[in-house]
Amino acid sequence: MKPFGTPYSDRALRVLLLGSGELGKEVAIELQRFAVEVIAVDRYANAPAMQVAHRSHVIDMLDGAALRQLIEAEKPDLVVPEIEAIHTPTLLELEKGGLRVIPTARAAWLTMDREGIRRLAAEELKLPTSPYRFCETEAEYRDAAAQIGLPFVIKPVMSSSGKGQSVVRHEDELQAAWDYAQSGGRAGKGRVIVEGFVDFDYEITLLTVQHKDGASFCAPIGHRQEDGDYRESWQPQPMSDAALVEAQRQAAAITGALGGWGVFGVEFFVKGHHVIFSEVSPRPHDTGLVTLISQDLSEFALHARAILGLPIPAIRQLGPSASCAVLVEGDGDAPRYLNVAEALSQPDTQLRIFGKPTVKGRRRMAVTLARDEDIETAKAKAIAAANMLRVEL
Ligand SMILES: Nc1ncnc2c1ncn2[C@@H]1O[C@H](COP(=O)(O)OP(=O)(O)OP(=O)(O)O)[C@@H](O)[C@H]1O
Ligand SMILES: NCC(=O)N[C@@H]1O[C@H](COP(=O)([O-])[O-])[C@@H](O)[C@H]1O
Ligand SMILES: [Mg+2]
Repeated sequence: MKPFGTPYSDRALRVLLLGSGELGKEVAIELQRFAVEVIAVDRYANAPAMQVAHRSHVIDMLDGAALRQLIEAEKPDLVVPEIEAIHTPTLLELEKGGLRVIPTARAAWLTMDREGIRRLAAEELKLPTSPYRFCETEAEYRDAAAQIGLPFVIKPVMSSSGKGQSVVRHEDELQAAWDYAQSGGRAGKGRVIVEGFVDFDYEITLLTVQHKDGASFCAPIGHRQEDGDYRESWQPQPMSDAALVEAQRQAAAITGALGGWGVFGVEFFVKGHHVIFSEVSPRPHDTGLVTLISQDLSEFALHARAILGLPIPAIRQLGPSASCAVLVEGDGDAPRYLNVAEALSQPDTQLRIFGKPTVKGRRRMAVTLARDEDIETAKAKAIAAANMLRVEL
């Protein structure tokens, strides 16, 4: 890789971020610390990472021609996908011509669509997963529902943060779940996955860093999800040695198969000692926001180090920690944040306000972070801080 350089010059080391949300904002900050020139891209103006980048562009990242034109104009040294909704076939083509995509264009392409990653994990690598079927039409869906049986989970193949996702527990919920999956996906109507409902004791994200010297694991992160979106996460999640070793084995297998360097968020369901693979993000994970307070190097700092080819000799976990998502509901622009001082009145408590310009429906706008002597206390503190915050639309 080119040496580190100076932004705004011919010698800049240049990173193009595809997606500029809260996760990208923290990655951009970490890259800025190495004087990397950061170019932030998203579908809307003034996205969080754009606010801390050297410059930004607003394009439809699902438009292959627009994406190619931008990459050819900016000539970045690295392209760093931050969301799934990108025209990944264009990244595959550009990578053949020498472009470096993090972790690899194939990883971005496979994880853009639930089908790609599920087939790789379950059918090629033989990792244990929930039973699943992919369907295109309502008739296929009804057939899959009968095969898999109740309860099951339906998700658009292209969606994240639980959009378009439902748990179907009764026959009379079948239709509404199909309709929601057809309207809630990222790329409109189309294919869905029907997954058997996994009755788990707890679920984790195992942040796995692939870097120049091999793979490193963060302590497991536990989380609670509602409507397919994360509400609280904590680290470390207590688990048996056997389950942790098995999760690490599966995480090494899937991230190794995807290839390249960077942080991966590998999601598992755990029941007793059984570890069931759920999905993987080839980038920092929302539940990993907790590492902003729980580790010396957050998942964002680790991503920056790994993609820049820097060493990661150790990752220090700093003690029981938690994060709580601040979701705002309503319709409005330029929100104001009140009671920030009150939210931060407890020791070892932090807040990140993302600066998203609008809310329409429900949107994650901030996160609270807390550390304490045990997980329950840390979680309670993070939740209390989030509840203290008032967001005025
Ligand atoms: N088969 C399943 N059985 C039980 N619970 C499930 C299943 N699939 C998903 N869930 C629940 O829904 C949550 C979100 O699912 P999943 O991670 O697949 O969605 P997502 O939209 O990709 O979310 P994100 O992009 O935030 O990771 C899971 O963390 C879990 O709590
Ligand atoms: N689960 C994936 C996830 O958390 N992604 C994060 O949310 C942003 C989109 O937020 P928005 O929908 O509010 O624009 C993404 O850009 C990323 O930072
Ligand atoms: Mg997930």
